[in-house]
Amino acid sequence: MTTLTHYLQSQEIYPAVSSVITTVTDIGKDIAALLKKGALADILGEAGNQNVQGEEQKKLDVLANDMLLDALAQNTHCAGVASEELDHATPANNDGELLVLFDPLDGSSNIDINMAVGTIFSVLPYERQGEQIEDTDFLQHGHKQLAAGYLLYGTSTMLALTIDSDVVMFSLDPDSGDYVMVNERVQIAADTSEYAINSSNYRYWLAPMQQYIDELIAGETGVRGRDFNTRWVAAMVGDVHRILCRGGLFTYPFDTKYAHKAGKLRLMYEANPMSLLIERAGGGATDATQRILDITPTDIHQRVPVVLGSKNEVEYVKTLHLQHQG
Ligand SMILES: O=P(O)(O)OC[C@H]1O[C@](O)(COP(=O)(O)O)[C@@H](O)[C@@H]1O
Ligand SMILES: [Mg+2]
Ligand SMILES: [Mg+2]
Repeated sequence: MTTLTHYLQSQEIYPAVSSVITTVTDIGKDIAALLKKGALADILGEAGNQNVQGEEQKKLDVLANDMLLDALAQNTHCAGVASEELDHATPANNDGELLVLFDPLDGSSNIDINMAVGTIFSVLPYERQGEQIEDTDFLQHGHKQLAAGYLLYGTSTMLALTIDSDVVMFSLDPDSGDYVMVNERVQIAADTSEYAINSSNYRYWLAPMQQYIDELIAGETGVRGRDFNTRWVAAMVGDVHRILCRGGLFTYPFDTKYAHKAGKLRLMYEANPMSLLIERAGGGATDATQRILDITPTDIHQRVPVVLGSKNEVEYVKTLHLQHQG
């Protein structure tokens, strides 16, 4: 049996990275415990305020954010944090050598209905050690991430993590309180017949995305010549977890529903960490024309279209978009 602690000790990794991962995953245990109590823990419903992106915050969005923030402020390796729920980057320890970015509670609309939610995190190097961080310090390419992962609070609590090359998966043992390794090398098959998209936005998508989904729905009667199946968890963590377990394609594509949004998901603390996990497991991750991990960020809260999962399917979506551009 390999626990997360054993795994982190056995890896030739920078001890600081191991330390911040331990802090985040320890808080994951506390969030999982709150979710287990559910309605009995006063964690459901609205917090009564909006985040910087104009979204209503749920009580648990705020709570999970504060728990992670407080814990990382105590970790001397953490120079600062950026979160979906914080307008700007927040300093932690001036001498820290790492930046931690997180979506404290992913899939907020699932909280009140007792469905799967998660926490997504990303670790970046900090180049100006000793000086106070600014938002711009976080604007690094996704391929610079030193580690990335998520916690899925589902029927059991699971952790997917990538530090150097492989993606590893752990399950939280409720008896011992340890994360126990359940998959030492997660791999995604290149082909799939399963896809995830919120189809209610169909009329707002670009023509190539409409064409792609039309082809999947036509199934064996259309150009794809076989049937496809839809799944939608409404929490990216849940959809990505399914893809790491059995392949598939997940997309939150570009849409014209809101003029100021390039897509719904956030580059720095949703798309980048998930793209690193997916690529390291042999899959692909694109904004429909370019690799997500190579996008130059301009804002810690910037949004990006996301297409990720089984490699051949992701490539096909990209080809349709590039053909359309001419
Ligand atoms: O409400 P929709 O359109 O189904 O969107 C669901 C998507 O929004 C998200 O919930 C956004 O994340 P947050 O809950 O952290 O804002 C994704 O996890 C999920 O894929
Ligand atoms: Mg999210
Ligand atoms: Mg969130």
